Amino acid sequence: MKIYFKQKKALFIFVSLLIIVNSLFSTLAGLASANALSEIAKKNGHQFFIWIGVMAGSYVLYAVFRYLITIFKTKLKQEIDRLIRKNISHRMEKTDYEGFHEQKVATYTSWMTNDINTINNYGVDDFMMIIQQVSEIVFGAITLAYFQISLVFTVAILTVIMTIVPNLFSKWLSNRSLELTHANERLVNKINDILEGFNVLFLGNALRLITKKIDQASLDVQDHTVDYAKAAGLTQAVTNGIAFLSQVIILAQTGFLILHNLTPVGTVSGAQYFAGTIFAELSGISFNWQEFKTVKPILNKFNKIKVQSNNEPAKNLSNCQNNLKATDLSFEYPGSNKKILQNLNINFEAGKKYIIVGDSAAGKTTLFNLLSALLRKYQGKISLEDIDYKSLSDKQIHEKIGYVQQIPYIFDASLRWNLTLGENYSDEKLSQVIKQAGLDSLIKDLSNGLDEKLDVNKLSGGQKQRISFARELLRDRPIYLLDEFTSSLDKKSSVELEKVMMNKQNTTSIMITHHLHDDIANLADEIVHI
Ligand SMILES: Nc1ncnc2c1ncn2[C@@H]1O[C@H](COP(=O)(O)OP(=O)(O)OP(=O)(O)O)[C@@H](O)[C@H]1O
Repeated sequence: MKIYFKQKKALFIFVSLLIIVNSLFSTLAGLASANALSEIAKKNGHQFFIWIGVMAGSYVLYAVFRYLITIFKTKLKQEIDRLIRKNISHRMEKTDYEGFHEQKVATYTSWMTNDINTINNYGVDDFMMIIQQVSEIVFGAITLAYFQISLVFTVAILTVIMTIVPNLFSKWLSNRSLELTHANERLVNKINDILEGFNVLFLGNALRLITKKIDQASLDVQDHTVDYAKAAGLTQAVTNGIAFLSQVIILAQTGFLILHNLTPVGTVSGAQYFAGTIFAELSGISFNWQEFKTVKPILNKFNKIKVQSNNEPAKNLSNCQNNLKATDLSFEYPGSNKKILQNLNINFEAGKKYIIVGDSAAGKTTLFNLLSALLRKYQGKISLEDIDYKSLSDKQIHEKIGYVQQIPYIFDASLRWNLTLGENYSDEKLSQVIKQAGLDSLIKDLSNGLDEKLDVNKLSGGQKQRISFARELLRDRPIYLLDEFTSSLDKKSSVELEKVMMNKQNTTSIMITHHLHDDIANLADEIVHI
């Protein structure tokens, strides 16, 4: 948490100061109450009402500061939330395909929602509570010293006991908290998975599985929440028990001092109030500190996203001829010993057109994932004009290779954004690509044309494929990998789109298809069987 507090230093210090001043007012109110009692015992009405006035004033200011604390603490929490989400997103920006896919998307969602909530509660709220508790303890101890110095010694001894005991529960509490965050991840994953499959369940008359599966996952979270509550409850009970016993000890000591005329009667009220405050806050601190420590493993979890080093790529690609070559290429997925590709040698010459055919599950998409540098751990060599992929960055390769994937993804945004991804392209270029991808009729149906937000659920499979194709075409890459990119279109439309790529000048087109039409086969330089 330290780095986040540091990054929001000014706001953090401001909130801390508000809290400290606020504790000062609450201490002043307690002191005024004890003094008022002493004055009334002496039948000194004038002084009594002065202290009552001080007490009332302190409480009013206390209320005003509480209000300010609520506002600025919320602001601090939101700023820290943003920082944590930014930190996670930056790590995602710097990871690679395999690094990103080590976690499920729902896990990332859980990190950025559930876990941030936990960090808010245990990281920020608990820490601010600790500041309040420490200042109330310090002010309380000073006031006790003002009544009778010997009380402070007793408080000091009891404080040591109270700080040592709860540490015994620390590790247990941290583990329970981490397990709970994992259960939350599982819940989000399960909810996502089952709801994404709504159509399948609906058609299969199996909608009851929604309740069943979500309830099972809820039960998992419930069990872990109860486990956490057991650990937290025991920690709290032990610290509270010690705190109450300590108050009794202080009260007994005060009674002894009054009986021996070593302190005025008002000390009873003061000692009771401040001993109560000190030990309640001490037990609060011990518990909040244990909870605060549980945040570290949660924050560490986010470092699981592997960040790639920012090394400059070893080679420059600017004058490269764009011949794409795989030499002795073998690949198996991690954790599986089944070779998907074995000693594959293939050469895609710049500007030529290739069709790739092969049985289902033969490894065609896997080959494309290797050629597009999504998968980086393989045996053999992939090269662009003899420059090994290993000396090229992902970015360099993606500038050369456009990849229209088998399953198109459409963002919940306008058609323009879905095509440009926020980059600048001329209207002329956009119109050209829209025409080539056959998107004109879709645009006619959109009242705001290109800038209308798309309703992704209402797009047909073919429309999605056209958008995904246009997005890549816009980027004008010298090499295109096209993975069954027209599979949802009718024959006439498929041939039209495929012809765009087969006739594209100065472009290498490599197309996987299960439905090879004669018109297209005739335009290909080579048909490759995988
Ligand atoms: N992420 C993965 N982890 C493990 N195995 C995978 C993964 N992706 C694919 N496979 C396996 O690799 C093999 C080849 O899959 P791939 O998608 O490359 O085949 P394909 O030729 O493109 O098939 P299709 O024509 O049906 O699309 C399959 O047996 C598949 O189960």
